[in-house]
Amino acid sequence: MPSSTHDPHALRARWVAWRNRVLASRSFQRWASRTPIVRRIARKRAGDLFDLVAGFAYSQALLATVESGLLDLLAEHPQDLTSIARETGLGEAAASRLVRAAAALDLAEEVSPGRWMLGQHGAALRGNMGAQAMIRHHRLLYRDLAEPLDLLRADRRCGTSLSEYWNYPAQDHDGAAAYSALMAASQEMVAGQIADAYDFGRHHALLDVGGGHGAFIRAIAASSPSLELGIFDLPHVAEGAGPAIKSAGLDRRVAIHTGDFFRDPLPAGYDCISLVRILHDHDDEPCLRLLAAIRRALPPGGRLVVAEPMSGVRGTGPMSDGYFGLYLWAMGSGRPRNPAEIGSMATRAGFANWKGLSVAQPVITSGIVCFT
Ligand SMILES: C[S@@+](CC[C@H](N)C(=O)[O-])C[C@H]1O[C@@H](n2cnc3c(N)ncnc32)[C@H](O)[C@@H]1O
Repeated sequence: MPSSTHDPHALRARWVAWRNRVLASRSFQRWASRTPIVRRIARKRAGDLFDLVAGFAYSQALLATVESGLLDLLAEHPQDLTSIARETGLGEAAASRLVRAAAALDLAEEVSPGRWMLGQHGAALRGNMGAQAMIRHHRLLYRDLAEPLDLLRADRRCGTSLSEYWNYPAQDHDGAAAYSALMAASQEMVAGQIADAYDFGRHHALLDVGGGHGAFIRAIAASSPSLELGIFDLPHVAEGAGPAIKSAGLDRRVAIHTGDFFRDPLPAGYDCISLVRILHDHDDEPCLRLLAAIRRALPPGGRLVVAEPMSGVRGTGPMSDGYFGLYLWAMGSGRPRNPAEIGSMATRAGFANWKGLSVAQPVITSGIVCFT
């Protein structure tokens, strides 16, 4: 069908179709790989494409690097293959294969022939326990994504490894402790980004809804010393928050409330509520109910801060739709939303308006604030 001259997108679509025909042609690819000025671009794009092709193997090499103890072993002193094999429990040939794969991914570096230390990615990863916890946790996602089209075709209510893991209301004490520990391991990065982007000190009291074991509240307590604090979570989760709050010396400052945020009213008395990595777990209808419950709990002038990875934000790269999109699909509910989608759900739920927060590392979290 000829494209309409009134369609403002028709010109772009024609250009994309032409460009893609050129890029797919073997003769263009051969020409580009030999021609001096475009050769570098062609090489970079070919490398990027092959990284996509091989990415699942890179992720498994990463898991083996973390699980084998290589990150600690290579941290301080160069190690030869004999010691790497001994410490990781691998044969020398396998140890060599692993450390070379790690070096190819910048996790390790051969500092002199046959002697290895951490590479730059390896050093950064060693200091990031949250990322290491996620790498281990990805076993479940890897299992669920083994046949990605089967997963996409299946009814989302069918059980998966991830839906079982994140079955919040049905988890027992140990299951809730496991997912709360995983969340807490990565919370420091999230809380740091949000505390830099939003001044909680302007408020009198902050309630973190779905606050788990209180890692976000503990981080905000340090940066806003006069703020009163509260956590709201399911009973079998919130009971695990007490010891961490106590050992941080915050038991007089942090109130722990228990309940189901889809059924029970939220406590009053807080002029700020935070939702950290909550909405993206849920489909639109339950999110609207939760947002309406939060709006009811806030006094005039109160605010809601939403923090989670969001799509369509500059700087998130493929993480949001390429990673969280599939992760949340495998989990059986929720989706990554862009700030405007969350803001518009908040206004439908009764908030007056919203604005985006400027977060330095949006790949970890983005943020919006909603006004009553
Ligand atoms: C993905 S975790 C996020 C935890 C924490 N906000 C963070 O970012 O680390 C979701 C949290 O929401 C809580 N949650 C899930 N469903 C809930 C419900 N119906 N009522 C209350 N809390 C709930 C879970 O127990 C869990 O602590």
